[in-house]
Amino acid sequence: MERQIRLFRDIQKETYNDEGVSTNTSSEQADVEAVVYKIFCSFEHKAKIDPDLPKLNKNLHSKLLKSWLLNLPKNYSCLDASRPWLIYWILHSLWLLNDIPSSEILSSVVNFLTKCQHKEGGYGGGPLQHPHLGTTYAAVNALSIIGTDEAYNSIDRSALQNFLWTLRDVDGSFALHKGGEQDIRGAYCAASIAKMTNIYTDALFDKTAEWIVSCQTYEGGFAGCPGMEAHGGYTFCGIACLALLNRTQVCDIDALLRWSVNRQMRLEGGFQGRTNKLVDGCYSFWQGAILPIVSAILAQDDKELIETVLFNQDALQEYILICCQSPEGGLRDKPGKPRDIYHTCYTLSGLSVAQHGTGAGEATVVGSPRNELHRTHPLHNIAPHLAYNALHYFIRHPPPVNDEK
Ligand SMILES: CC(C)=CCC/C(C)=C/CC/C(C)=C/COP(=O)(O)OP(=O)(O)O
Ligand SMILES: [Zn+2]
Repeated sequence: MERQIRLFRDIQKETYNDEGVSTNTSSEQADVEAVVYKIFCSFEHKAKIDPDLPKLNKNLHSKLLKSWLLNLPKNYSCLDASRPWLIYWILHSLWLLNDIPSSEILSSVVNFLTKCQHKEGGYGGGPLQHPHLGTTYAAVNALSIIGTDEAYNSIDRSALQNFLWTLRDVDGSFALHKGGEQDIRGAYCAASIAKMTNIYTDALFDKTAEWIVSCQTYEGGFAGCPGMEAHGGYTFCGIACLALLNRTQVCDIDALLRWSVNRQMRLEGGFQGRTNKLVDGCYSFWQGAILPIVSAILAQDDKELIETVLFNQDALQEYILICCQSPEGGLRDKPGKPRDIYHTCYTLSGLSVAQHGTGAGEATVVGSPRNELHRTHPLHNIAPHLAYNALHYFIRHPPPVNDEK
């Protein structure tokens, strides 16, 4: 806790702008620091009594996630167009916690996702909804986590490939749905889906890497589309998509590294999404996963870097374990915010990245050794072997040839 206490003092002086005037941004930052600092101090006392702390409340989180899979609280009705996302977030979180539901439940999930599949390819947010790249990415990831023949065979890959073609523009960008917005999430979701289901072709992603690099901003991160602000969510999509396309050399990797390492907060230990914004547990994955990808890219020139973790793994784990766990189960953005399924998934995914680093060395687990989570693939965000199993199944079972493309 030395680190936080020392840095808190430095940061207090910096909550004013260049003229020494407090701004909304600086005072919101100071408020979060004060809350986090207080939590860290009271934690320090508890940790003196119980050396097993900080503890990841695995059983509590698992129990809640399994209940969410069967019955969602009423306030989730606004996510009726995101049901494959909810399924993916729950199944991936459970996998990280080593607590996969029974095969009967998983089979009924496959059944439900099949109802969300559109006859023209891709998955909607629920039965009879229009297909969307986000929900299609979530459905493909969920089915790959389930990993049974039934799950793999439920995907109509010829129609899926047609669906991706309908969303592609001549400049290599992808719209998220027919007539919808074109942004970097579209390119990432399309590449992740196409690679995992083995429907990738060079023609489908012609110019996509060039379009993505046009989203890299003067700060070094990537924006949702050209000319906009760099953000962790979009930066993950940008660099993960370039890595999936094997085209990382087109971007400025040093600028990306500088931008992303500077998004880890000095007092809180978690990541912010963009410059001058607040820490949020979900960026533990969106920002945290960028750094092992960057290590792997840099290791192409310098092999030793494959084991080099480019962020403070302990500080991120402390933020997640001490500040993001809701006492009733589930995880959250920051203290004072309610838990939710999205933040449960991405804080746990970030915790896994922080524990396993580049995946090449030993795990570094803060607190009890029982806090260790399963590994996640930094490009697809499902377990590495589940991504591998899906891809190899689809290599062994190619879709019927699509003569039109
Ligand atoms: C694969 C896929 C679909 C990825 C999604 C990536 C992702 C999380 C994008 C974030 C988009 C965004 C601009 C959030 C800003 O929210 P805000 O202004 O509320 O938050 P902030 O203050 O932390 O920036
Ligand atoms: Zn968040």
